Amino acid sequence: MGGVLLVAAVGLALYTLISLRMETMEAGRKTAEVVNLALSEQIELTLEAVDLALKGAKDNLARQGLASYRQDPERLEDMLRDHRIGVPSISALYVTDDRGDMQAYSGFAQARQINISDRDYFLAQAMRRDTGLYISTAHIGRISQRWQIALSRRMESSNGKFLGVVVASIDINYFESFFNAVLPLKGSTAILLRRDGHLLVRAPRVEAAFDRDFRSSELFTQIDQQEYQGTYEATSSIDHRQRLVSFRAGQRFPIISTVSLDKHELLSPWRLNAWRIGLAAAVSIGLIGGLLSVINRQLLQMERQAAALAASEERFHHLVEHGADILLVLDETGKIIEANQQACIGLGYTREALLATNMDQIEISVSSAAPEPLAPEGRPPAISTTEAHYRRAGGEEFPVEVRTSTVHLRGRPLLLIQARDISERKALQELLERAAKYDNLTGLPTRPVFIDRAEQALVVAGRMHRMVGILFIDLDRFKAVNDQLGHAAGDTVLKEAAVRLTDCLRQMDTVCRFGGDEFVVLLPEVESEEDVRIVAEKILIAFEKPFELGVAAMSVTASIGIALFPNHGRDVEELLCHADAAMYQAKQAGRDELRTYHEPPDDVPGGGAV
Ligand SMILES: Nc1nc2c(ncn2[C@@H]2O[C@H](COP(=O)(O)OP(=O)(O)OP(=O)(O)O)[C@@H](O)[C@H]2O)c(=O)[nH]1
Repeated sequence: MGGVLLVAAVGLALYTLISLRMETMEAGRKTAEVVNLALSEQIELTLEAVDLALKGAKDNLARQGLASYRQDPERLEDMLRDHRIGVPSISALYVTDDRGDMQAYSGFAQARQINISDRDYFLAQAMRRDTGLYISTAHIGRISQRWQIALSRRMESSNGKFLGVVVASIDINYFESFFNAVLPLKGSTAILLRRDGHLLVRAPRVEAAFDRDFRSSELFTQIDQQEYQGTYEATSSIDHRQRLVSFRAGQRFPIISTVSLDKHELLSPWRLNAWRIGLAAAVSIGLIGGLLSVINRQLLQMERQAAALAASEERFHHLVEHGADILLVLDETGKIIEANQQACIGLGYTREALLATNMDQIEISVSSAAPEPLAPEGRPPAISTTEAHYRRAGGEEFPVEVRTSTVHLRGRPLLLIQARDISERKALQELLERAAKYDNLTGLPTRPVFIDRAEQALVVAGRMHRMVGILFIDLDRFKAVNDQLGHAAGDTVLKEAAVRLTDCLRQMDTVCRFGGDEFVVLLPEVESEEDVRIVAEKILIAFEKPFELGVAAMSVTASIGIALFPNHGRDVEELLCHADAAMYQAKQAGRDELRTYHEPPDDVPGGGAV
């Protein structure tokens, strides 16, 4: 694409340059031809005028006879002057006898001493009767000492005897002045040749070229081919410059005229235009090149961005597809429109089946706040985290932690759900909660459970005007079991103690292990202190039986302190404290005893027991 544009720009510039050059050369050719036409016409008119003057003088001499003028040369000169008048091109008109001696010279008497028998124009007329008008080669006049050409006609007697010549000289300056006036361009030349190839006039003048023979030049090759007129390009043999030459053969005289335009000068405006066009083309090509380079860079950048995007999409797809979480995309109606591999595995569906399923078939409960409705476009996605239960294709339920956010895809609001199976986390959580609530060794509830249940029991009892009994139980000399039979035997005693305590209680009662060998019993809804004491006594009896500890059996009794709501305290902590104090009294009484807390008299610090 870029290459084509560049080639087109270069091609257009070259085509324009070539066309302009051809047009310039054609215009030059026409100019040279028109100028040459005017030039040759003027030359022939000049030669005709000169020939008329020659003929007039010759006729006069034929009528009067040259001999009649011999007596009076001045009259002859006057006659010649008369014929010269009105022909400005003639610089001199003169007559010779048959030996070439000057008989009369228009306007210059001293010229009578001169002999011209050696001149070509004299010899041509003397030698041949049929010469007619003869145009001489260029020569320097013996009187004028200037370059000139001579036109001559023969005089003869009635029987054909040569009597002399009548001659008209034309100063070459005369031709040069009007040649120079019509030359259209600097460096142009105009030439007048004789038909036999001798140079007569050249503007601008090059004297060395006068009388040179041009028969072997390109001009004569062209004349031989085109005969009368034409145009060609050649290098000048005189100044070696390239020229466009228009030539024209005379119609009434044996002459050839040429007008030659200097190609360098002719093409000068074209060269200027060529520079401008070349510069414009270079700028255009530069701009196109620059533009293409910018486009190319942008294309490369886009390619790189597309590759980076594709790589990022691939990574994202991999993460989504092979992530550990279930990913679902829902439309406004809750229909699943996209799902990852983990969603299919975790929910037990094929992808096709999942994409034909609505979310309410999957989600069976939401344990915390439901996600907001789809957020409108332009607002940041509202992300909410909830816990819920999902149902697998086989009907099995499992807990999940769900992160929900809204996304907009081409203006359409969609719900993105990321769900994580938290079955294991839940199981562990339950385990920990249970560990906190239940004693690991005996399986009895722990202190927090006791506090919780006792508070509830106090509330109910307060409302019903009933009593609640609390027994604080501590095994007697339990340390001795550990010391004598080992820690495992101690554990066995503790477990067996838990069983015996439980067996002494109602369904609604609670026995807890507070730690070590301490147990606390909650007796809600009791009618009287007596009911509580009965339970306590029942416990003491239950501990009378020795504990079977493998190789040995060992008797471990218990000491019990009793506190009653509302008599011995209004809250759980106070009641526990008082039950503990009563149990301490039982220990003090020798162990294997029970004591009920009683308010100490005002002057006695601490609590007492009965
Ligand atoms: N085997 C076993 N021993 C425990 C456990 N927790 C506490 N103990 C022991 O139980 C004993 C409790 O002793 P104390 O209540 O201080 O004293 P005691 O020997 O019972 O004497 P009195 O309470 O004064 O009758 C300590 O030696 C503890 O190391 C347990 O889980 N298993």
